[in-house]
Amino acid sequence: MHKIKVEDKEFEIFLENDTINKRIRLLGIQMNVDYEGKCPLFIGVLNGSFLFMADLIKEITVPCEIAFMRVASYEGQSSSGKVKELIGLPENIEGRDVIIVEDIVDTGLTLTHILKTIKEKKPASVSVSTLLLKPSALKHKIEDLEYVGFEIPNEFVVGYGLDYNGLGRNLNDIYRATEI
Ligand SMILES: O=P(O)(O)OC[C@H]1O[C@H](OP(=O)(O)OP(=O)(O)O)[C@H](O)[C@@H]1O
Ligand SMILES: Nc1nc2[nH]cnc2c(=O)[nH]1
Repeated sequence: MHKIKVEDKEFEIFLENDTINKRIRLLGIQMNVDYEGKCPLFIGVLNGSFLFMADLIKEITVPCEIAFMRVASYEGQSSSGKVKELIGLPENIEGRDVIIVEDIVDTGLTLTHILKTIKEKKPASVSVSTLLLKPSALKHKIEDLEYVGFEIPNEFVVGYGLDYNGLGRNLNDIYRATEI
């Protein structure tokens, strides 16, 4: 088993880059069908979504726009339970077809907050694309999760944009912690 260390913690390979990219290609095809004749606005949630957004957007063939915003709720490995203010959310989303792009939905707290704020700005539609979803960790019901890359167990993962204490975002593959 391919193992690596990020800071003090050991991780093992979980999803290889090739597997990730194949899944993203399928998500892109699905979106191109769903948004035919429209011009969706993809809003990436920084920092974690930057690689997913880059690879996903290359699969999109309908006209589209891209923006990024930021909200931080995690320190180390556990949720603080608090979501900070949204920073950089585009102002002019009224009437737009918005697709929120996340790297991971864990408890769902971050996304619940983002969806509430975005819907107040009266977009024509909102959907969510997340590369990873931990169904057993969800504490908040989310109805707009249209495009899920992989459903994964409730384990801490790192790589392909996801960090452990700021490190590991540059890893091509996704790894899971070997112990809690
Ligand atoms: O569903 P939740 O339990 O709210 O967790 C999901 C959030 O946690 C991660 O962000 P993080 O706060 O780690 O910031 P980052 O993207 O900069 O790593 C991830 O990108 C989501 O936004
Ligand atoms: N890196 C990382 N960030 C997260 N944010 C919420 N869950 C996770 C996770 O499993 N890994």
